[in-house]
Amino acid sequence: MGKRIGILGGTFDPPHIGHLIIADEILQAFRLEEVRFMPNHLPPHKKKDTDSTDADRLNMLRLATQDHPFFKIETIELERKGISYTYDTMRLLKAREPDAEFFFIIGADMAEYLPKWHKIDELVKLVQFIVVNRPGHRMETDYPVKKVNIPDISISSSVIRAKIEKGESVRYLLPRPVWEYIKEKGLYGSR
Ligand SMILES: Nc1ncnc2c1ncn2[C@@H]1O[C@H](COP(=O)(O)OP(=O)(O)OP(=O)(O)O)[C@@H](O)[C@H]1O
Ligand SMILES: O=C(O)c1ccc[n+]([C@@H]2O[C@H](COP(=O)([O-])O)[C@@H](O)[C@H]2O)c1
Repeated sequence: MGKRIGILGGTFDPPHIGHLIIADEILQAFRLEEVRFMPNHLPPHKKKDTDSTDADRLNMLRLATQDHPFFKIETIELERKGISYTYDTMRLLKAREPDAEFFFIIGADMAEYLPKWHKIDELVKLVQFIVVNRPGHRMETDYPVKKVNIPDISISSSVIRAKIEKGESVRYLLPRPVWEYIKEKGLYGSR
């Protein structure tokens, strides 16, 4: 039997404790051997309008995941450049690791959007999608996904950026080393 690998794709601008909770819940629920956090280069569906670089997002992800033995980082989309279509990525990962079983983890906001994903009909044959609940979104989709209920997390990267910009506390929304990094680099208007 091949390795059971979870992939949590995202923009991670910045990574927050919601991402860590999701990965940990799914790691256990599906008895995965690892969860790879996979930062995209150019997200297919949203414009990047923040001051962080690819290197910043990768550094923050390293800091966020460093103390969990089964959390890894997949840099394939950063290396490939261009628009990070998940179908293209998963084709490449499957070719590299033909025996592995891939579980692609998404929040309910992304499940609503699945019909618009690039080559979604082929992608659902390559990976098992796992959808987790997210406040304000429905988990309903016609695609063959596994739905998992986790504790509701009302945290998003965009709300964190807005709070930082306004000078409000984000102390418990991010791992401490990520917050230290943001302050040191002056990201998201933190200076
Ligand atoms: N609080 C949350 N609850 C459930 N899923 C989440 C949550 N935060 C992020 N996710 C999921 O994690 C993945 C990566 O998310 P992403 O890096 O875009 O963070 P985000 O908080 O959604 O960012 P933004 O607010 O900028 O859209 C996506 O599949 C997203 O649906
Ligand atoms: O391939 C697509 O068409 C596609 C459309 C929307 C989102 N995705 C991927 O879904 C993951 C979550 O996206 P996001 O924006 O919530 O970070 C991330 O890996 C994106 O690249 C992929």
